[in-house]
Amino acid sequence: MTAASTESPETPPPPPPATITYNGKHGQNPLADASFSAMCRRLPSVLGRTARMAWAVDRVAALLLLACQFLTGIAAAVVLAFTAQAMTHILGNDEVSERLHDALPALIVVTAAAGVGRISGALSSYANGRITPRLMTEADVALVAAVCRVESSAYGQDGFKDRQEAAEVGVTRTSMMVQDAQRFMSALIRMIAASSVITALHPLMLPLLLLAVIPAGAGAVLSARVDYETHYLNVGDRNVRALMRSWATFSRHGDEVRANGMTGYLIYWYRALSDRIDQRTLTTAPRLLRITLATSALGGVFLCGTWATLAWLAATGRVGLPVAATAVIAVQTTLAALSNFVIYGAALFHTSLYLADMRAFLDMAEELAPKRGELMIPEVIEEIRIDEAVYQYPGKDEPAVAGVSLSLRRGEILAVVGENGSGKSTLTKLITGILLPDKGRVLWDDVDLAQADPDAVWNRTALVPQNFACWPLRVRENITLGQPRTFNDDAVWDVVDAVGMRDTVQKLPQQLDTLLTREMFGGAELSGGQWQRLVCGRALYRQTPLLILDEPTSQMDARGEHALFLEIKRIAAGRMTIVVTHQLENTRLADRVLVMDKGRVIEHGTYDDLVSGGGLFAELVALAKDR
Ligand SMILES: Nc1ncnc2c1ncn2[C@@H]1O[C@H](COP(=O)(O)OP(=O)(O)OP(=O)(O)O)[C@@H](O)[C@H]1O
Repeated sequence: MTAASTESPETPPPPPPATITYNGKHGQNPLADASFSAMCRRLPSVLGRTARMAWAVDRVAALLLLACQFLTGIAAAVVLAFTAQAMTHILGNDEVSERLHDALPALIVVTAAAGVGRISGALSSYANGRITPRLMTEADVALVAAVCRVESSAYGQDGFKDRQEAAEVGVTRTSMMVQDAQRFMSALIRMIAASSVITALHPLMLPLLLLAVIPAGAGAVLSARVDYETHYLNVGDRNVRALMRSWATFSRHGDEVRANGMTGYLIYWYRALSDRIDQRTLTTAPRLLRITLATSALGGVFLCGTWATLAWLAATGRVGLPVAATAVIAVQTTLAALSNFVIYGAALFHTSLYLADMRAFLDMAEELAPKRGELMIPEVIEEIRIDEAVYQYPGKDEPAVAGVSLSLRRGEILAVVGENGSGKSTLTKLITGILLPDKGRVLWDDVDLAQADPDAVWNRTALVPQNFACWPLRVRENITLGQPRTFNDDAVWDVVDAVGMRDTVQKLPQQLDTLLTREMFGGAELSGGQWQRLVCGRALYRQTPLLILDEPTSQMDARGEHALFLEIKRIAAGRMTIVVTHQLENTRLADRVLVMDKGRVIEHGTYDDLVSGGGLFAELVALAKDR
């Protein structure tokens, strides 16, 4: 260890964060087997999905959008066709006033059609504005719900968090989806309209124009591919960076960061990770430049060919002057429509890559959602039995719970003790069905949790976990979260009293209405022990048949601890209570004590039996007294 004072300027910089190379089941690069043509084939399905999603959120706006697209296209065709007609009159051989007079009806139609085009464009934007926010909300809520609903074990699966990070980008990209699709469709309709006009002028013109824009389209698709490849390479690092960012800047960890001198290293670390992400992004710049230059040059050559052909057709009398003049306008219009068609086609493809990630994650989350069965759990549970339960976390060599059997009856208080990592918390997760055992069974009144509806199980469970959440909500919701029962606050105040928090809550600026977060204006903050009392209050408020408290008093003062255990004892008759604790004296209140070691139950009995038994429990009690 190097003391801070002994550091010299020569001290080498700390190592940068480890590179995360991920090759798990869900780590396949979706571009690896996506050919250019496969990418183009994808567009109709993206358009279809966009239309379905838009239809689902706002039918009126979706219909309006569709109608406007057609109107815009028809207006473009009318403008072009009547411009050709007007040109024929304007460039005729009569008197100027007569030529203008003859051209007037066509010019009026052109003006009216242009007006219709503009109005439908504005209405399209309005419809898009109605659809997009809701589409984003739908995608966002679907993602949050999917993550909240997966089996708890899914969080530990290879690449779950990385895929989630990729899906988050998909949610953001939803904002572009309707706009891209709308522009693409509008360009497509304009293109069809303009191409039919230009083909009518001379059949050679359209193929030439197509040649002029195809390189730009290919360039846009290739660039999208390169951009997505880079995005994909950066997923792991971005995920870690986002996690570190929220931890490093979260006010609750601020004291730890400062007082442990972490600031410098965290900033260095954050920058190193950002530099690595930038580095990958920057290496793509020359590739993108090469693609753009090559495709622009090719497009330019073809465009010159188009103009040269038009000049040749006019010069050799193959097309008349009025037709040639119209052709100039038609070429410009078609060119713009074609360019938009390929550019927005590529943009849509680009967006679709991210949306595919979102879709893939939602499918993955669906696969990982509980599929246990629909057996119901009785309102009153008499017994919970565990038969030879084994559970091993993914990627671990040893099971965390290695064959535990036990039974717990209504009215009993069970204390679970053991050294760090002995499997106590994992056992509580098995008892509550948060995890299902790899082997063995957990039965609630003879209902196997593997076949029970998980919501029915969790409606009957209250858990104070070791690492609890301090929700940025009001005091009231921090207690009632998950189970708002009444419209008055009596039951809330009852549990506030039960955990000895009345004084504290009454001194808060808005009592139960006080927002418990320092980050927001008007919010208040509680101390660690006060938070723990509140979290215990949350569990007591639920009044469930099973109450599990995992290290519930680790931050509490003696008075809080005493009040809580009195309350546990008072309400014990109507439920089963499990207390996981390192405060061995607290196990006196339990009917039985379970001692765990390396995932197994090695001792089991009353406090007095175990103390006099001379085993691990007795040793731990002696060590605690010897401090
Ligand atoms: N989410 C997880 N993923 C992988 N391994 C885990 C996970 N949670 C716990 N473990 C491992 O399982 C074993 C048992 O952990 P558990 O949290 O059940 O122990 P514990 O007895 O509650 O410990 P403590 O007294 O420190 O709270 C440990 O080896 C731990 O590293």
